[in-house]
Amino acid sequence: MSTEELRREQQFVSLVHERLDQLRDEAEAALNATIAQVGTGRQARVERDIGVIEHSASLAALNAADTGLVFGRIDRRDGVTHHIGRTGIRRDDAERTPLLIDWRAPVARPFYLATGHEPMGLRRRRHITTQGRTVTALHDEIMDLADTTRTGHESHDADEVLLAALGSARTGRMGDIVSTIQAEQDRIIRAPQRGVLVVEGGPGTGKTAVALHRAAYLLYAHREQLSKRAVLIVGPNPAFLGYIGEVLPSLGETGVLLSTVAELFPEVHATGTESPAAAAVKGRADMADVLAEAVRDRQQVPDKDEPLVVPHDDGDLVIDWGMAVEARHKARETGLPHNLARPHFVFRIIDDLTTQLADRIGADPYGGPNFLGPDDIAQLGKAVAASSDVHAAIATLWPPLTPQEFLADFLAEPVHLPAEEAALLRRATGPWTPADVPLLDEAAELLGEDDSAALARAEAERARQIAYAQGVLEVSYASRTYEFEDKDDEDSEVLAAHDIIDAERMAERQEEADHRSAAERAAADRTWAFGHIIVDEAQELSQMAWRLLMRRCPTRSMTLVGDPAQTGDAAGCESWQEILEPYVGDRFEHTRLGVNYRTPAEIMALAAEVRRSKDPAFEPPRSVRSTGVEPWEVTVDPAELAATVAARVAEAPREGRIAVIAPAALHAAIADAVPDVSATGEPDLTRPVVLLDPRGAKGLEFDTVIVAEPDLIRSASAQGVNDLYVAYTRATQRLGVVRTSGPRGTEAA
Ligand SMILES: Nc1ncnc2c1ncn2[C@@H]1O[C@H](COP(=O)(O)OP(=O)(O)OP(=O)(O)O)[C@@H](O)[C@H]1O
Repeated sequence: MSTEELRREQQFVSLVHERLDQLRDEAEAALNATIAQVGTGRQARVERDIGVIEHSASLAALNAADTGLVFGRIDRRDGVTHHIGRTGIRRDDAERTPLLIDWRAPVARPFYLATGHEPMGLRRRRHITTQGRTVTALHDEIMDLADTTRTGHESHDADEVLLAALGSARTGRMGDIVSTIQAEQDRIIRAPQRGVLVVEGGPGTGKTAVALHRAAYLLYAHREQLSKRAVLIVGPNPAFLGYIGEVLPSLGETGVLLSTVAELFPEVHATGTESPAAAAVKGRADMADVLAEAVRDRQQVPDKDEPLVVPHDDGDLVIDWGMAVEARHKARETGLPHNLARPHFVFRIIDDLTTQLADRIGADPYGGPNFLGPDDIAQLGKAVAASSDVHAAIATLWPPLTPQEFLADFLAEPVHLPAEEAALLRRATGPWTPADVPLLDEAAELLGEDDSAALARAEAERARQIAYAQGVLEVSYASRTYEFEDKDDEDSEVLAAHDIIDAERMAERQEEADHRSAAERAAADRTWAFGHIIVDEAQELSQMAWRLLMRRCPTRSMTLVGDPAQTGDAAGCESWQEILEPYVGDRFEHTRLGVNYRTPAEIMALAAEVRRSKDPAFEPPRSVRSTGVEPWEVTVDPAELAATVAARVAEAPREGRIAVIAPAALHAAIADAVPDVSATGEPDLTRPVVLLDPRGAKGLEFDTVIVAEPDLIRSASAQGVNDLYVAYTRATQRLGVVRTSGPRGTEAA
């Protein structure tokens, strides 16, 4: 191996790190200087806040780039050489010459796409492996067969670097793949931003990795637009979001909100659970019509023969059927949601009641015109409008409703559903469930928010702040520096708060203390429109969940990744066409990933058999590696199940992570037998051994996986085969199966 070549590369890597350190120092200094700025005008403050956000983001990006900063080099036929890294770095010269090319820049593309057949102008491609700031290995690929120069670092196996990455022990947190993105993945990562892109692929084909790198790429290529609107990444459960959560920060990206659908209704925590059958009913698209009908039910009229009588100082008022029907018709005619149409109903009824009152009070007993003039009638109207009895009566007909109130009422007595489905949903109390969240969102749309009360509250709060600020100013004025008193201090040059800022301005200043990023603001706003939405495990989402997500992305700039063969949720969709048709017709791109980077061929063969029991023609993705280690399987007495699992866990190699995947009903027994494993709460994936049920294992991976009672998993639900397929395909190295029935196990681990 040529040490000279290594030495030269080391020199370069050290140079880039020095420059990174310098840029970091500069960014830190700029940040501190911006924080210290004491401008007074509104403009100055806004500029300062923007400056702080920008400098903090660039500092975070520079800090994140430190590990594995330089990982590639391309030598072009025209003699130009580029180093590729996690971020772009320029020299400190007048031209600011590029020193390191960001992996997302167009210039870097041949590093990922060039092949011997299609060299894209390259002579050589080099992978640079580093540990900290030290170069430990170089792998060169010759792209131009006519080139006879040799460095001594030529790879015998073109996939050596990839295979090394795939074979490494797992940490419980997903890592980025910037240095080894494969050509089929690169094409998806850099696909145009517009429209809906569907990425389908079997287990381990890198769908999640690609989705996250696509987010980083889009933020790089469309920073201006996306940093304002933020990118939303939707995952199946919080443990999964924790698992992938460090990939984007490691790429220096912060403008992203990671969330499950269940977390997308601000201030609602969906901690409840329910049967898959109930969740499936709640997820069906026709729930939108059911809820719409239920909202119309809340717009009542009195019975024809039983008008509403409202006591009033000037005599009882009567809201009869005809009056209410007419008012309801007018209010509905506006096409507005329930709460926004409500004032139309209210005004109409108040008008009618005023007329009723005026007709009665001002009636000429001899049949002449009404005695009352317009002013008198206006007075009567005011009194009617101010009557709490009138409002209470109107509220029984057309109540103002919050989504929470409405849905709680609906679930207490589900209407417009067949009896057996209503029985599944009926629930008097209890916390919200994840399947309730899309229903709350639907309800919020149907109800609308009459924000006049909220605006009034905001105005009152502002008045309170102004009064408070005025108080502060008065104190500041009262405590003028008395040493100047004898010098007629009204003209003194000492400035105090009251001289430079009035109370209203001071109140504004408090409001502006909102330094939240776009992602944070998006999280708190149900009506936020994201710049791009990425959905992982997209096959799991119900049709109602899709309605929620589509509302969050009016531009339909979306990337959906998933695998219908892994669908576990009874409400999940099995066809992309079915999911997307209502929103974009057939105008979406559909691409596939066909190589499994996670699961070795030996394990994949067993997993494929599971799927074939449902679909004999099933073809799994091709595994990129085989390890020579066959999966093992043992059959034991039910009484020995937990102890056997514990023994197999104890025997498994300690490097990396181990998962026991078992039906939830067995968790308590297994947790008792396996040391350091918890059966309750959110699983901590960074622990050496984790206990999960198949759904909880979705999207995750472990060096060793032990599946307990596969037959129970398979028979647990209509999606049981898919769940077992998911469980088997979580392993990166070793798979073991412990069962209490079925084929007698043969091999020990
Ligand atoms: N180009 C690559 N270089 C290195 N590692 C890769 C590459 N592509 C994928 N991987 C690794 O393969 C594993 C599987 O990737 P990922 O989790 O993205 O697959 P997936 O398609 O989402 O799987 P599943 O559908 O089973 O959840 C991860 O460890 C990922 O880092």
